[in-house]
Amino acid sequence: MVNYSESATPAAILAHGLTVVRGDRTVLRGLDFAVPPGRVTGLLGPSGCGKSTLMRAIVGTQAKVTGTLDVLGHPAGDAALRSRIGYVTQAPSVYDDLTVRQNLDYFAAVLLPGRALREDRRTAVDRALHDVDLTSHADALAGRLSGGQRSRVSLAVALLGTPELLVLDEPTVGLDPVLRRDLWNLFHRIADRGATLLVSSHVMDEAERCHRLLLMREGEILADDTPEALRRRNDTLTVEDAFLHLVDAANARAAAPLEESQR
Ligand SMILES: Nc1ncnc2c1ncn2[C@@H]1O[C@H](COP(=O)(O)OP(=O)(O)OP(=O)(O)O)[C@@H](O)[C@H]1O
Repeated sequence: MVNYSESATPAAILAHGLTVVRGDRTVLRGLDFAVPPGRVTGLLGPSGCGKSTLMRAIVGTQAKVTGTLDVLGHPAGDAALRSRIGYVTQAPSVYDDLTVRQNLDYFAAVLLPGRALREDRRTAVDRALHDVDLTSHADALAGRLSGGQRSRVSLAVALLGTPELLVLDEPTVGLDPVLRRDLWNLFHRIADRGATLLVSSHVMDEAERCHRLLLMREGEILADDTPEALRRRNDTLTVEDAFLHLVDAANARAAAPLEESQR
């Protein structure tokens, strides 16, 4: 596993023995991984494997986190990180009774308060609208938008402060293929500007669009690698097949001691 902390470029996110307990369940079990800066890293795995929990730990909103978790050089949750991270949850957080632009103006006023920053706010709002391709819907009420458009408003809100790290929880869920492709192109443009993106999905074909992947299953990281390396190492044509191969191998390892004890 690559430890970016030991290379010239420090990791944007670095975890050692990261464990999270929710209720009476250990949901993440001693994870070790590194997320490189300025790249799009996909966090992929089946529903319930712990993707959202891991993202919440990274942005500092998850309780009962143990082990080491450094984000942009600070412990996760550190106050210094607040303005440097953009986080979009699965549920779009927009005000339905405001227009798209009014939503963005509101959040821009929180981020960049004061009369002196009026022009900066206007520039940030226009840029975010353009980024998510909603300029032509700027005056539409958020409550009248489609699901995909609403989630793009949420993404625009997260882009307002030009965050260094964007954490996006299943941003393409429920979108049609054209919108999904457009969003992934946007993620790459944002990474090209130097930001780090961590994007979760349970749709394996999205894996192919990432520079790097964290494949998860049942609270563990099965692989931390590039899509090409995963396909090559598992001798498969797709990342999905590589993932299935890794799951089978993990199941076989888990069953082995059991079979041993039953002999
Ligand atoms: N409040 C809670 N108390 C106890 N267990 C919880 C709680 N919230 C979630 N879990 C459990 O934690 C595990 C991981 O949930 P999480 O939401 O992180 O998964 P996920 O991979 O993001 O799933 P999805 O893709 O469906 O959103 C699940 O098995 C879930 O049942």
